[in-house]
Amino acid sequence: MSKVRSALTIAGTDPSGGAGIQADLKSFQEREVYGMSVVTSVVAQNTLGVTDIHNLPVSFIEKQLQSVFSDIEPNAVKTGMIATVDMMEVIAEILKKQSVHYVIDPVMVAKSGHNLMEEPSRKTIRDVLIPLASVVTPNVPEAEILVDFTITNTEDAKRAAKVIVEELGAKAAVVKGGHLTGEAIDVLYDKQDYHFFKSERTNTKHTHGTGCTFSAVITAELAKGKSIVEAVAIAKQFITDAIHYTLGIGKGNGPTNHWGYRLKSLPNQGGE
Ligand SMILES: Nc1ncnc2c1ncn2[C@@H]1O[C@H](COP(=O)(O)OP(=O)(O)OP(=O)(O)O)[C@@H](O)[C@H]1O
Ligand SMILES: Cc1ncc(CO)c(N)n1
Repeated sequence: MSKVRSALTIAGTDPSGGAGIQADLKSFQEREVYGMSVVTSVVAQNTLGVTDIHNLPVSFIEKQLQSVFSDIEPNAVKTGMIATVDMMEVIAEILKKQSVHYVIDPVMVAKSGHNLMEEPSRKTIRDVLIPLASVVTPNVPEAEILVDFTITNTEDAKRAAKVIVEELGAKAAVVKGGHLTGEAIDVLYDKQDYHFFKSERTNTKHTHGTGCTFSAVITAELAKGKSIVEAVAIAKQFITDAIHYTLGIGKGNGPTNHWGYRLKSLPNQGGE
């Protein structure tokens, strides 16, 4: 048996490389996990925004999933953009039969404001997918939709993480603080305790795909056998460095630097 650890992402694409499947595979590679991907939607987007979305037929998503699971069983799976209820139901049926870690990044709206999840899917992700999850990683607007109250500070984020675990049925939830002000504080609740992951907030517009990268690193670390708390701590350090060592590319909200953590001892590589 091979000792190689593998992770699968089930998500939409970003041809400009900063978010979605592309960001996930880069993150898996940096964390030395063999990366695999099932495409749900092909998205025409870049650092300026989304221009169009092409949803793949559900039967074709199912075929891709069968291709992976019948050959290389991943050690951990993450889902990102899943646009429709039908897609979610097919993915849930397949993941129910697996006993691997499952990380949900409940992608709803891109940073540019474009809807990546159809409205009725919000109920399905809550009722059908979240109960299967090891970790759910909503940003503040996504957590607000999942728990149905407003989040303006870390106390609210704590309450939301607890609801996602105790009422919606995930094993753990991290509510990310990217959309709040002050230090960037992410709150993890894992049924037993709260854990807080803090970093300075970098003053930058280049945060395209931060959520995808963060959840992909959690998935990679779970695939390697790390605990949820350890995996989130590594992901927080990884994304902090990826934001700090900005690449400064793209005409809009640029991507993060997936090899930023390797540059820790070097000066900022960034553009503007
Ligand atoms: N300006 C910043 N400085 C430092 N850390 C940040 C900053 N913005 C976001 N983060 C961190 O990045 C991670 C992702 O959080 P964020 O809330 O931005 O995700 P997101 O909105 O889902 O991202 P996206 O939709 O672009 O994929 C979290 O760990 C958060 O604390
Ligand atoms: C495909 C995809 N997934 C997630 C996001 C959120 O960053 C995005 N912009 N595109």
